[in-house]
Amino acid sequence: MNDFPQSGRPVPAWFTDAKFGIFVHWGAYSVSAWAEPTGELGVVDPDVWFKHNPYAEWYWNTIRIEGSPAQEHHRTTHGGRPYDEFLDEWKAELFDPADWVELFARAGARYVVPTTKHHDGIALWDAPGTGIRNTVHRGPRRDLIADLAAAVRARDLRFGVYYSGGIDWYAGRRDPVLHEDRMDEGRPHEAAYAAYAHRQVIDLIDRHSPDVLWNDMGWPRAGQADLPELFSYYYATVPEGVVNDRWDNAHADYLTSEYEADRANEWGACWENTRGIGFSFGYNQTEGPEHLLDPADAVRLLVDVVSRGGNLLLNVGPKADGTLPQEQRAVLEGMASWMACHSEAVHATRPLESGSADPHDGDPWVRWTRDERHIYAFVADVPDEAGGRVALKTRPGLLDPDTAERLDGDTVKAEAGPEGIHITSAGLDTPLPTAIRFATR
Ligand SMILES: CC(=O)NC[C@H]1N[C@@H](C)[C@@H](O)[C@@H](O)[C@@H]1O
Repeated sequence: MNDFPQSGRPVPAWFTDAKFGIFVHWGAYSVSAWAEPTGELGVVDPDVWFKHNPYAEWYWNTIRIEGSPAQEHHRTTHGGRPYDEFLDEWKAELFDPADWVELFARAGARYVVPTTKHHDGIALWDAPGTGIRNTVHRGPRRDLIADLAAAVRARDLRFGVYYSGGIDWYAGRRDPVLHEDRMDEGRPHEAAYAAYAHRQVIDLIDRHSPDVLWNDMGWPRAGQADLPELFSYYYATVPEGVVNDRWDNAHADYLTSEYEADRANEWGACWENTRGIGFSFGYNQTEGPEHLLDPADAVRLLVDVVSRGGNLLLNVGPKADGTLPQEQRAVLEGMASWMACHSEAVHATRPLESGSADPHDGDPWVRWTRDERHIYAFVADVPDEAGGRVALKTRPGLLDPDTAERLDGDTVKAEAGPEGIHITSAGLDTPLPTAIRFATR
């Protein structure tokens, strides 16, 4: 159990043990499925970001920015027609939640968090106050959240909900967001919207008892005073539930970072980094292999985050028909084949005490995790000329070289060296990390 100054509430062990979750951004924006693959949040110049937004789920905002390439694309490809029409075009005819969840589980995910209502205000369930503007009455004509929740829980994974409380371009405010410094101008703060959003989150709690409440972009000012009661209701309904940190500092069980943004939140005993497999959360048809993580990148991201005490919430952006893009499936399949023999070095582990063993970037790449009985060294990119030999810098006596074992079953030789442990093993020159297990002394 871990305490955080923010909420002072112990974070349930299931969350800190889970290590890996799957985010699902799926909406009417999956029909347009278009954004410029500009780059990562936190890396792209903020002055460029909104006009050239790489987030395909921001399509309705980006097409309203004068002179944006997305606006030109919308004009030439969709005749400039109303965004709302994409809801009716969205059919989800091939949506097979059990297929998704089986892949997520094999990849090592322990929780799944779908968007229930993103910034466009379109609900993926029969949300109170939305009339027919939801996927039950239009487009898919299906309660996509209930169907996914059932599949997730049938596979014994935890189910969370993403809700865009801070931005709603339909029920809230229509003005396009032009710059992060003016984000608040695009956010609804009125009492009517606050009541609308509050009622919808309560409805999600009542229907699904979600294990994670993942709110985004803050909470309307007129509703801030009611949040303590909402959280009390949530925890009474879901005693092992966790609440993220995006409620305008009202409350947080854990902190989040996104791509390279808010990396200062990556501290303490549990936090969560989220990103897409490419530069977007919603499916973006313009992304090519050069924009996407490959399986080794995704595994290294997961291992690095876990080695520092975090969870990774990796996003998939399904197509409008309900299939997962093949290039995104391939990444999860690659993670699944790696996870088949590496799960024990990831799930339910904790970081090593600081100073006991050094992570290393470059050649070789080294990260560490531990559980009660073992310490795991992850090694990658061992230069060929080293002949598979690598020196692991550890506190003297930390590891027993005689207990070294590679989790993939290949042979490894280990001996005590002046700075810790020397290991010799073949096949460590790949970008995909290999874990070597040592018994703790
Ligand atoms: C740092 C931040 O507030 N990001 C908001 C961002 N969150 C992502 C998970 C996606 O839902 C984006 O579309 C959303 O704008």
